[in-house]
Amino acid sequence: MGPRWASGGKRNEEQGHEGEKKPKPQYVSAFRALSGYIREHALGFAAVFGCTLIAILSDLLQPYLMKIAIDDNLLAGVNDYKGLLLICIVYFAFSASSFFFTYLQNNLLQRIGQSIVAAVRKRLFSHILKQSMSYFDRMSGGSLITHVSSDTEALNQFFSQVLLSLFRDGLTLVFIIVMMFQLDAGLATYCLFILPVIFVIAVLFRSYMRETYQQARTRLSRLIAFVAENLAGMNLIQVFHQQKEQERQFQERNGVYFKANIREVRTHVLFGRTFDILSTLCIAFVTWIGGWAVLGKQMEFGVLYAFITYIRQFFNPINTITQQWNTLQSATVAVSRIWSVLDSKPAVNDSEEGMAEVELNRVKGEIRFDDVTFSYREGHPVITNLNLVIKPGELIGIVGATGAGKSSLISLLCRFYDVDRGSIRIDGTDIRDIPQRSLHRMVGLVQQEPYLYSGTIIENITLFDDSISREDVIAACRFVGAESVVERLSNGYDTRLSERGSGLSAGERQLLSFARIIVFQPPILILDEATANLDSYSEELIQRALNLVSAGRTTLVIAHRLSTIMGADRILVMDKGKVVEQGKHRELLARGGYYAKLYSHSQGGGDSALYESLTEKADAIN
Ligand SMILES: Nc1ncnc2c1ncn2[C@@H]1O[C@H](COP(=O)(O)OP(=O)(O)OP(=O)(O)O)[C@@H](O)[C@H]1O
Repeated sequence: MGPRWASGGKRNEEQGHEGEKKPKPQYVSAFRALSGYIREHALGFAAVFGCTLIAILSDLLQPYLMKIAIDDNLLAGVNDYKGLLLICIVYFAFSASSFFFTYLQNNLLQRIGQSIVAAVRKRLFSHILKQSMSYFDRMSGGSLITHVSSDTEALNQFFSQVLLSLFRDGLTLVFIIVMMFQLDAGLATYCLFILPVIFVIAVLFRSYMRETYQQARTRLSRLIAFVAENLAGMNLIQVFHQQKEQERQFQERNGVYFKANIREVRTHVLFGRTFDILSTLCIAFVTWIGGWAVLGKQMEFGVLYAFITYIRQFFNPINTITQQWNTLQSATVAVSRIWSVLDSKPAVNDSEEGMAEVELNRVKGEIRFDDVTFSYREGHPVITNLNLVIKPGELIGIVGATGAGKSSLISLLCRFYDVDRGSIRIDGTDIRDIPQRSLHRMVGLVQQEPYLYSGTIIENITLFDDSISREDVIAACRFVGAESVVERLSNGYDTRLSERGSGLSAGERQLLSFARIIVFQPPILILDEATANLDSYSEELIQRALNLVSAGRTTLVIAHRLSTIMGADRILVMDKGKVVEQGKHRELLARGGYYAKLYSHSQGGGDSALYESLTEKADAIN
């Protein structure tokens, strides 16, 4: 299991993405979190290490070879052509070896990095799928998308850039220093005096580079979040003609991101060039001191040549390692964000003891709410002391003003949330004692906005259950009257729906969901009726389908149009989380209470009930 992170949930999220309060990277925890994956690929990492070592040695021995060619051959006056040729061949062999092993090392490390990232991404996605609805209330979709996409990508950068740089550049630096001391310890000691200067410059730039980097990332997150928000609310933007305003706001964010990017690039360029100047200064210094030594015959020319080559190479690894600091930091923060998600436990769980799966055909469908109280936020109950018994096969209509608690009641029955107090029982068994898998087969849900995948009609109805045949799907569609909807599509049952079935009307999507119900045959059916204004033909189709689908099963319909449930066995009228009236349509009308008001309103008799309810709400808020 991953380490515990100081804080989880939305707060951590906001800090991470909005960036004003940056989360502190916790290097030890991050490395501990990754250590399991690193251990799994220990052999691969060992191979990468080996390749790196060979590549570095192949690189660094080249100047030394030149030194031998100059001092022992060219300037020694030995005219050893064969020896010179041999040196050139070995030089070429070193270059080829460096190329080959660098290529191998890069490929291996990328492969390991990508496979770790793929494993983390898979783990993250399946973990998110297991979370309860309360988790999604807390976490925004945008931040979860960031975790699965860019945070895992940052992890990849950690392996392919940071780790590689630490390996390669760290080792290169050590070897260069060794070679310099091997060539001339005195000159090497002089050169090392430059190290403190390099260190100070690196530290100064590091904090500046970190800041510019963070700013660019934050601005990008905001830009992405803005685009995501706009895409989600595109219909509103178009209806209210907000295009120009949104374009303006986008351009504003885009401009800010552009500037942040330019600042980041400028800092990098400045840092790189500062190192170039230092390198040139150092070379000039070595040429001066070494040149004197060569002129005074205290040093061979080949040694000076090799020394200058090493000095040139000396600055590259330091430059690269310093620049990797940001990547290391963002990868560490990304790891902590990923692990804080992985650490969260679903609020709704199957109980520990092995619960027996329920045989669907033995479920009668009696539902009892016993003294149920529930709140999304502590101290703000939205359902209070609710007692209710629904008989098997009963068709129940649930009505009430907006915010009365109708959907919450249904969410509790589906166990998207657990009750705070009391219990909900199906056929006498507390739903907390029914495995969630069984419960969700027992309770079929047709939502207000039925979810359709980007897949074929067949896949959308069978939900990828191979045991359901194509004939079953066709029969189900025919039964609920969805056949004509499918026939109108270009490829019939094999038509691929676009994202969320956006090419279909709300009524058509509901009809397809009814077909799903027929195919899966849940003993309990919940229908959250579409609020979108359906034309009278679609309304008739849905009504007919509902009558067919509800036959023989306990059915709860959240009705936004009272016409849908006028024929219900019982209508529950909800207000402020309580059932305030119940009975048949005629009985409730005769009572002249809240339902009668709602009905009168729905018949065009004024908005009084709704108005009163909203006014009370407004009073409460004020
Ligand atoms: N996920 C949530 N987190 C916090 N509060 C919520 C959440 N969902 C609903 N609420 C609140 O709970 C109360 C009941 O909401 P609910 O959705 O159950 O009402 P409803 O009767 O279904 O309304 P509508 O007809 O508008 O769908 C409302 O005050 C609502 O603001």
